[in-house]
Amino acid sequence: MPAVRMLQHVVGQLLLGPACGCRTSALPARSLGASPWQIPANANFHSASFSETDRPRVLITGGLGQLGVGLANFLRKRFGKDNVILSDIRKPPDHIFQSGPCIYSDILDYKNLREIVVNNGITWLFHYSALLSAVGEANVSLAKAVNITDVAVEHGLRLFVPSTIGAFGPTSPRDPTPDLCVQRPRTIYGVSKVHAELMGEYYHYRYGLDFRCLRYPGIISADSQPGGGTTDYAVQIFHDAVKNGKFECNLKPSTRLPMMYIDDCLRATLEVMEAPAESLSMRTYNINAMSFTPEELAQEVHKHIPEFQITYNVDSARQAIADGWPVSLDDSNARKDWKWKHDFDLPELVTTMLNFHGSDTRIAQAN
Ligand SMILES: NC(=O)c1ccc[n+]([C@@H]2O[C@H](COP(=O)([O-])OP(=O)(O)OC[C@H]3O[C@@H](n4cnc5c(N)ncnc54)[C@H](O)[C@@H]3O)[C@@H](O)[C@H]2O)c1
Ligand SMILES: C[C@@H](O)[C@H](N)C(=O)O
Repeated sequence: MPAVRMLQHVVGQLLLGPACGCRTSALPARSLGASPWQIPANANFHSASFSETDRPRVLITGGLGQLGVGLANFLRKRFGKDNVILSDIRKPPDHIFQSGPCIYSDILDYKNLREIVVNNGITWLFHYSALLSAVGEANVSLAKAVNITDVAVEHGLRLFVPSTIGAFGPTSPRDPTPDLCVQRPRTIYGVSKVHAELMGEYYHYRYGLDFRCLRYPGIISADSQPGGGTTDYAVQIFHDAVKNGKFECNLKPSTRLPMMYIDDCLRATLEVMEAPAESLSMRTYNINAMSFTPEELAQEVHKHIPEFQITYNVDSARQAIADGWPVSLDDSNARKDWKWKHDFDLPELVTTMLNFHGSDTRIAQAN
């Protein structure tokens, strides 16, 4: 849709209110304090309980990647299984298909997306579809088109877009990188994320779109595979350490990057979505947990698996990307505005990941 027509359309929709008459979500009160996998079924959340009509109706796009399934499980505990729809262009494995609503949606197909929003009374959209940094560089024309957000304005949705450390570049201050600074990323992934940040903020300030965005560090998860990023080594190392006792790393030993365990990431995402609008002094926040190098991560793994060995075979494309990214993020605004606080540092991360991968036996043998 040409830009001018789109804006006319958007203004029209805003004057009319949500086109579908679907519920705009009531602002829920405060946040969760625990990690998702630690939440018992009868958990007592620190916020007002939701009546069925107050609960947001959630759509997650690009939901079958590293983070989407975990997010859906997390949100389903909070809002009910049927209120959270996972979507992707890939076919879900059976266990995911059985676990709750899961549908096909190509975010490049605007009409299809709009139909899903209208037919399901969607009120919150988590826009997760993307091509990560390394894969995006190999597929620039596709990566450019994947980030679209207009449907959120058209239907009065609360919109979450995950941004990334990749939204910064070599000319940004790197240690720590503040929320507001020069952003000249050198990957198509980063460029598309800066575009999404700016579009979301523009529509927020111009048309009142309830846009919320976090810049995630590299996310480390145990039960899902990363989708082609520069920080993937920090996930793969655990699989290989447990299976083979060794790992070949594609970044230099001294490459320090910001990282976060998935539980912290998902909790932050829900916390910022539930934060009262008046507590948000900005709409795009950095969140930070830990920073480490491959060498430091290997040393920590070594404490659990003494025979573990790491070797290095540097991938120049990934290394160039990593060298232009932040070493750590300044997340003081998130900590101040909506009380963000991470739970996992490097030792807890490594213990949790190795336990998940069933290394108990090896640890016991080593001791
Ligand atoms: N994983 C991380 O470390 C990390 C860090 C920072 C930000 N993020 C952001 O979080 C979000 C989720 O990340 P992830 O690691 O799960 O990504 P991923 O690459 O693992 O998954 C992305 C999903 O998007 C889907 N997709 C691609 N094109 C699509 C299209 N046209 N329509 C619908 N779906 C499409 C893919 O099939 C895939 O399942 C992304 O936006 C990513 O940029 C992730
Ligand atoms: C950092 C992040 O956005 C992603 N994991 C990548 O490496 O591309």
